[in-house]
Amino acid sequence: MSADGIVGEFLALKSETDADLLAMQCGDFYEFFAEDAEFVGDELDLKVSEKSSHGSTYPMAGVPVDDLTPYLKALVERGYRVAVADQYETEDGHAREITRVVTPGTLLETTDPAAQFLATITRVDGRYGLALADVTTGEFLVTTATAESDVVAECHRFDPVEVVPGPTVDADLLDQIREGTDATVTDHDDSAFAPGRAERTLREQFGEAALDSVGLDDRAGVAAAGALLTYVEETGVGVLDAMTRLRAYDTDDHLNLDATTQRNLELTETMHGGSDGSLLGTIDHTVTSAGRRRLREWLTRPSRNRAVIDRRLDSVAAFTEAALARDRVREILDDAYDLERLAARATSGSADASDLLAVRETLALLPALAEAIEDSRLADSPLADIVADPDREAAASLRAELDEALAEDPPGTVTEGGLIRRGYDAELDDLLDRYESAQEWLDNLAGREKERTGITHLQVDRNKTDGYYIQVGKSETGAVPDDYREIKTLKNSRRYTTEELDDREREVLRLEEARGELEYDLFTELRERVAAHADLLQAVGRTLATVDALASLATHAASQDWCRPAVVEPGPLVVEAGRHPVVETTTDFVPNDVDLREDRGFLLVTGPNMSGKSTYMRQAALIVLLAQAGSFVPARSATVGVVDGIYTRVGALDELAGGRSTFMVEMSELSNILHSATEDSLVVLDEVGRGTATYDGISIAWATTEYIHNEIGCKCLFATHYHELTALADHLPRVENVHVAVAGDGDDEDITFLRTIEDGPTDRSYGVHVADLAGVPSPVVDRSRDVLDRLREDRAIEARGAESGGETKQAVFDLSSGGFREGSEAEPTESDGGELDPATESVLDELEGTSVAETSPVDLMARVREWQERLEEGEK
Ligand SMILES: Nc1ncnc2c1ncn2[C@@H]1O[C@H](COP(=O)(O)OP(=O)(O)OP(=O)(O)O)[C@@H](O)[C@H]1O
Repeated sequence: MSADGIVGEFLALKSETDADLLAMQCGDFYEFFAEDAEFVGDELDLKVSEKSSHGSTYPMAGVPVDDLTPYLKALVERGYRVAVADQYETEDGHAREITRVVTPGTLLETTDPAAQFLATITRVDGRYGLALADVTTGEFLVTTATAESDVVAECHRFDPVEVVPGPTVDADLLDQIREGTDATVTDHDDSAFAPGRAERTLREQFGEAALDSVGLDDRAGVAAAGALLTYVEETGVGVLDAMTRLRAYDTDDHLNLDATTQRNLELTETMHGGSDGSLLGTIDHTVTSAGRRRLREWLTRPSRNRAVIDRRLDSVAAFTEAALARDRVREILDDAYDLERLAARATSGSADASDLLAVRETLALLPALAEAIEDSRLADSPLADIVADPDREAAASLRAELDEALAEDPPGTVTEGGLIRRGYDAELDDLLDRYESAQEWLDNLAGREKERTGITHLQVDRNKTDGYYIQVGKSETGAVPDDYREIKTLKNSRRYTTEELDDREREVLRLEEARGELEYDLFTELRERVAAHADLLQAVGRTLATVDALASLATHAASQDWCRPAVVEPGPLVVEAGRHPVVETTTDFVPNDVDLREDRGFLLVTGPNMSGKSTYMRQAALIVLLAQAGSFVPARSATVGVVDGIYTRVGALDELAGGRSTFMVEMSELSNILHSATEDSLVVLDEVGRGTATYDGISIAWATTEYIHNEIGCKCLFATHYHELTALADHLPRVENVHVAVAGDGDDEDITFLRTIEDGPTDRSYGVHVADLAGVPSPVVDRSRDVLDRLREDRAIEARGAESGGETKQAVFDLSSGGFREGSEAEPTESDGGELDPATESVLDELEGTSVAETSPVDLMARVREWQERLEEGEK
């Protein structure tokens, strides 16, 4: 079915774009037609009506022109790309064309203060190029990598809202990126990724010198960055001028944190979603949204560079020691607006007068901030350099210009005048003078006319239909002079005009129009001048954000009594009286030491359920992460050797995403860690192997320990319920046992969680005790104890450890005696009656695999009964 008329035009425009939806301006409305109308009707709860067009009817849904933004935002934030066709006047009527495509990565109107990254990825000569830009602030980064996993990790770290892949990027990589982000994937013109074209685009944007100085000789990086610029340009968002600098970075600059680890450590969100209770939510005391973005960036991308870390720590230290100056600084920053975002709005032409006022007010804070820092105890800290970074003179002169130009209380629209101060432009002043004298004449007209005519009920007013008029009460209309011409009769009065009044009215209207136009022009010029200073605004914005983030770190450190870590490279992790940064704020926390050094780099953490193993390990990881972010840490003292990555596998998270079983997820995360971790990493494993049958689980945990110890050689914390593993400490030189202490033996007495970490393995698991605590009926608990005792007979496991000579030594661990037998045959021991019969073995497997907490007492009893029967059968 072909459509003519307005719907035909809509469909024709729609076929020009690959956007998901089209909003087409029709006079005072933006309309969606046909399928798009039905779609937005459902998504946005818009009323869908019928539009007849050339004999057919079509669904239609519309929003008023001034209300488009929130609807666009809602659609784009749900991941759709929306083309906008604007209507413009032509000689013979009007025409429409698509002026921009709003996509998740180019949505300037976002109200979410978090960074909003658009990413392009490509592959050239076997290397990946990744470019990332936040159009709302003009931030633009580019990096290259050889390994696919690095690209995925970077994408997860920046969490882009939109990813534009080049033609050489395969679907598998995109699937991996999608798994850790909510990014919309957009196809774009392949030719934009061609290295030659991309290089030209980059040169045009940043100039020859800038390009050389970032050293982008890697064609993959050039291709990704150039394609990103082309894409931003083609969407028509108009922010290219806000992209004032290209920062090339190396993935090695930052600590590796995969998406799983970011989630496990609850850096910005808790496992249940929401930022309350996350690390960021807990330690954030920033007073500006740009400061919060900066803090978030530091926590999700901690540094690996000691100089960078020490510089931040020096600033935080200075702030903790100068509470008064810190308060003063935070008070000043409290009035700051988001300059980086304002710069992008100025560049795209969407900034209004209040935005420019916000620029002016924020620029005005810079001298006050500099003074608060330079005239206090902060003067000798790196803060003085940070505040000296932006060009203060340029900032002052831009501010002075805005001061001179902008009216104090400008209206919300930019077309009606009232934006510009007197004294800024002679022509405008002249217009205003004439306008005011005309206005004065009008203001005094009523008085003059009363005097001239003797009429008492006479007033001069103005409305839309009648323009200016003189209104006279009915009783006195007889007294109106001859030069009054009647224009309207009302119930109690009549309205008149005079020739002179008409002249004056025309003059006022002409002046008003001229003023609106002139002010709009002046305002646009001013906005363009502000846009031309985008790099200055960004520099000031960065300074304010950085100072805010540093002051926030100091505020938290001071209030929670955190200490400055000694950051060493490379080195041990030694923490005295450490705490978990989040848990300590809600609980009476028992501090613990962490000691991971050369000869004890691998700690096996045992202890009853609920005793605090996970908390202990996360606290160690978070202390390292905070230190490398440049923060003080929750401890009495801490020495933190810089690590290149933190990798975690935490058992508690039941993730059934993607239809994979919990165990499959667990194993693929383990696989990822074992592939990625290096000697300089920190690995945290919580109950690896738990998701499968006991023997499989022990075997995997055992082999993992050996591999990490012998092959990777990194720092590792491994919590396990498999007591069998604790014997490995005797055999693998760097493995040490620690346990969370409890009081009471758990068999007959109640146990008390002491929450302290002590050297050595725990002697039992207390799982049965927890079952007891959870209210499992006593016959089941008692019988479990009996069964557990019988479980102490078992097979042997062979331990492998690399001796210093490189020769592999083998030993055999005998679970029934709890010790090793040295030897090379690694035969299972025959002690205590030899191997278990299959019936016993299967009962044991099931018993270990039974979750007491998740099985009802009735089922538990039934299972125990069945096990007893099978054991009796087996004995026959
Ligand atoms: N040092 C501590 N001081 C005070 N409370 C703590 C401490 N460590 C942990 N806790 C609290 O103890 C509870 C259990 O901690 P956690 O989850 O770390 O135990 P777990 O040994 O890993 O348990 P499971 O083996 O069942 O997974 C948590 O509610 C935590 O807040």
